[in-house]
Amino acid sequence: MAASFLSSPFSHPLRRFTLHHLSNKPVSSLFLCSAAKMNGHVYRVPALDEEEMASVAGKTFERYALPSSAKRNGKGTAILWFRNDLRVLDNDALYRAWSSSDTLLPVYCLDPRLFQTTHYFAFPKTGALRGAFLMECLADLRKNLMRRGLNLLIRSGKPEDILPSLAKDFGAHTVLAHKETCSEELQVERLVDQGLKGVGNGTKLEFIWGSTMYHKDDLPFDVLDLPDVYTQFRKSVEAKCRIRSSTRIPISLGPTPSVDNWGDVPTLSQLGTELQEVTRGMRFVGGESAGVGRVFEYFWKKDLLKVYKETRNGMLGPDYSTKFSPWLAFGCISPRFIYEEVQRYESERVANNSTYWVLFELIWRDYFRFLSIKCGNSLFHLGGPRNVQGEWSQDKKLFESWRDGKTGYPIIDANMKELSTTGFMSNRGRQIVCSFLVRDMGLDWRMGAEWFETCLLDYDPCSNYGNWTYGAGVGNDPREDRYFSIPKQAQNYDPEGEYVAFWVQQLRRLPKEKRHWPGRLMYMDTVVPLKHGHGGGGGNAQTSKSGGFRGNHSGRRSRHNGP
Ligand SMILES: Cc1cc2nc3c(=O)[nH]c(=O)nc-3n(C[C@H](O)[C@H](O)[C@H](O)COP(=O)(O)OP(=O)(O)OC[C@H]3O[C@@H](n4cnc5c(N)ncnc54)[C@H](O)[C@@H]3O)c2cc1C
Repeated sequence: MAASFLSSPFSHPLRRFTLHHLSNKPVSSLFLCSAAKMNGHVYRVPALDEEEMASVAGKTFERYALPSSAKRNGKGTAILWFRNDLRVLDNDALYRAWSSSDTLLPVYCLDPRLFQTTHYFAFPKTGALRGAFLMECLADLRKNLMRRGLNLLIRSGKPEDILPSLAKDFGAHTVLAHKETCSEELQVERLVDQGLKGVGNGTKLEFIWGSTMYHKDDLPFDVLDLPDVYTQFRKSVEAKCRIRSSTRIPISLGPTPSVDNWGDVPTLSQLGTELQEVTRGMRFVGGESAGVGRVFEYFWKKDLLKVYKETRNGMLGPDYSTKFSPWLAFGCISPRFIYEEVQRYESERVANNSTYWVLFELIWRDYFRFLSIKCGNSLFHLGGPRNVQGEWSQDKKLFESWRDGKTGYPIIDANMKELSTTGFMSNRGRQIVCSFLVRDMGLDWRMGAEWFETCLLDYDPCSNYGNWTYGAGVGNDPREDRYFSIPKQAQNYDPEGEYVAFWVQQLRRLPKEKRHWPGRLMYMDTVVPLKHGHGGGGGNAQTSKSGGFRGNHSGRRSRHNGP
């Protein structure tokens, strides 16, 4: 669909920031430690070199391997269709494909639709950084499969064209894949099914559930009756469900059929996207080996799991939170693997609130995944799951100031620059920029959600649109309607202005106390005219005596124990 930018007046004027809302909550000194390490450079995540990463991955594969005596009873050829499950460890579809065949063909289809545009606003569907991350995931997956006697067939094209033709050529009895839940992915599943039926050689299509920590079949209610309140969901699964053990994978998975050309991992230019180097901030390394490496680094090497709950609201540096999300989104690591590593850490080192809190967050991830089944396409609609009616602007200039980090509000601009430079933004940052776009700028929340879809390395439709609907106040739970006061967030989470100065160069020469309030035109070429003529620039906020900033949102529940 073509971009449509309407220029209607704002229904939610940008509100004036006042110091009135600041509080003096101290941040953990740990944020500052990891901030200091960034030092203005590119920080590789994980920071392990290739040799250490390979050694960690090798040891982890051994720990989670099935004994070599494991039996394989199947016959014939099975095709394993890799989707967002680019891993060997704890891969149920891989295990099932191996055990139900005597020859296994792993396939990845580079679907051109991934490189088209987003639904409403025609942004690139996959930004260059996520494209590059995906290519690294494929190269690593191929390497790890080859170690086990397989390979990865990489084909460019639509799965519904490629898989039926391969099924025919190789006489496969089954195509196995992990199940997805959102409409675009479900449509591909339907087309593949039709394609296989069209070939007429009886190839079955089998889907396996494998993206969540709690298995869908173990939920204590039908997924369509999922509670609308996260806490109810969490308490119910914690009380009534068990997390299944991760699936052990044999050390040897061969043989694989002979194939003339396995296909190269394409370059970005072959996909019509230009390479983008990370010039500042975190540079995430794609693939299962790097994902397993990051778990090792965060839990075992740096021993950070025990302080996660104190540091998780940070914004600067690699170590305030786990940074597992890009690997989780591509399925390079599974949440059950993380769960087992948390358990191991709890028995070998310490069990405390922090070790539990990583699981608490992973339950949010599960929740949004299950919610996508319950809510269907309403997750992507303006009114969201509750069909909330409202007036929203699609003002292009205003949106671009947000997207390009040129609003004049340092904490917004720094976060948006981090996103476009690295493909990552902290959870704290995401909540702040989301609230700003929706409530201060009054823009259609889908513009923000689609821009996140373009940029995020960890983009996942369920978590992205689930969180955006909550942030916009149109989510399934009306109580999850929160307003984030920009001055208060700045004071609480970046009191020294280190984060904003890291991303907005012009702020570095300012004294710390001025970094969030630099004054108009301090670092921007232009100032977007806003409805009440605030003209951007936190400088106005310093002098404002108007305490009405929170406007009609003042009675909202503040974020406590939220995602
Ligand atoms: C507007 C908005 C959009 C978001 N879009 C995405 C997205 O597309 N993909 C995505 O994975 N996360 C998304 N999140 C959730 C969250 O911000 C990221 O998962 C988190 O910042 C990733 O960093 P981390 O791995 O260090 O998280 P940690 O704090 O270390 O948490 C551990 C894991 O828990 C899960 N998790 C934590 N918070 C959430 C949450 N609120 N919702 C769902 N899962 C969570 C993630 O898998 C994360 O890797 C979004 C949040 C907001 C507010």
